[in-house]
Amino acid sequence: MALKVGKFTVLNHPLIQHKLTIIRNKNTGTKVFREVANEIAELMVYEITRDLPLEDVVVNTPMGKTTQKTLSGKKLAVIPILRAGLGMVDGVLELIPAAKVGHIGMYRDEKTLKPHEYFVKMPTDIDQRNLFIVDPMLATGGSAIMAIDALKKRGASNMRLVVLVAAPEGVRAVQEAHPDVDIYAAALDEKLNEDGYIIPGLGDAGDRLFGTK
Ligand SMILES: O=c1ccn([C@@H]2O[C@H](COP(=O)(O)O)[C@@H](O)[C@H]2O)c(=O)[nH]1
Ligand SMILES: O=P(O)(O)OP(=O)(O)O
Ligand SMILES: [Mg+2]
Repeated sequence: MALKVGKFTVLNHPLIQHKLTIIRNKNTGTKVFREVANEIAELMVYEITRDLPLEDVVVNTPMGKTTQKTLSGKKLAVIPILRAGLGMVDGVLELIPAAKVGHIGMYRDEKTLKPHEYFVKMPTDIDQRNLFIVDPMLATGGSAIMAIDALKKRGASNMRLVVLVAAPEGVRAVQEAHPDVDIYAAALDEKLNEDGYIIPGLGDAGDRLFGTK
C-alpha cells in the first residue's frame, strides 16, 4: 500500500520570484523587507485558495435579480510561527480579512537547532477551521513539525504550511512527520549550512523583519 506523502508545491509565479529576490538581497532594509515579505505571502495565498468552496447566492444588482457565487463560509485561520511568521500575516489578511489569527511562539536553540515553544494562543474553534501555518523559513523542519503537533493536539485537522524559502531537509522532515499537511513555498533552496541556515536563503528572517542583530 502506498503511503500518503503531503504535496510540496513551489509557487513560482514571476511576481513571487521577483519579490523573493528583493528580500534575499542583504542590502534590502527592514522597511522594504517587511513590505515585500507580506506582498509575497499575499500572492501565495491567492494561488493556494483557488480550491475554496463556493455556493450560490441571490443578489440584486441595479438591473435585477441574479444568482451568483460567494465563498461558502469556510472558516479559515492564519497561524504565524513567531516571530518570523508575523511577517506574513498582514499579507494573508489582505486577502482573507475575516480569518482568525492564532499565534505559536517558538525559537530555535542555536546549538542543537531544536525548537522551543514559548507561547500558544489559538482561536477557540481551531478544530473547525482550515489553517494556514505561516513561517518564512522551513529549514530543519523542527519548528513546523512542533507547530503542527501543537495544532493537532488542540483538535485541528485541516492545515497547510506556507513558507517563503524551503530547504530540502525541512520538506522531507515535515512530509515524514505529517504526511497529511501540504507544503507551499516560494522557492526550494539548495541546502542547510552547518548552523541550520538555508543556503542561499535570506538569512535570519526574524532578525531581518524586526531589525534585531
Ligand atoms: O535560514 C534560516 C533558517 C531558519 N530560520 C528561522 O528558524 C525557523 C525554522 O527553522 P527550523 O530548523 O525549520 O525549525 C524559522 O522559524 C526561522 O525563524 C531563519 O530565519 N533563517
Ligand atoms: O526560529 P528563530 O529562533 O529564528 O526565532 P525568530 O523567528 O524569533 O527569529
Ligand atoms: Mg530568527
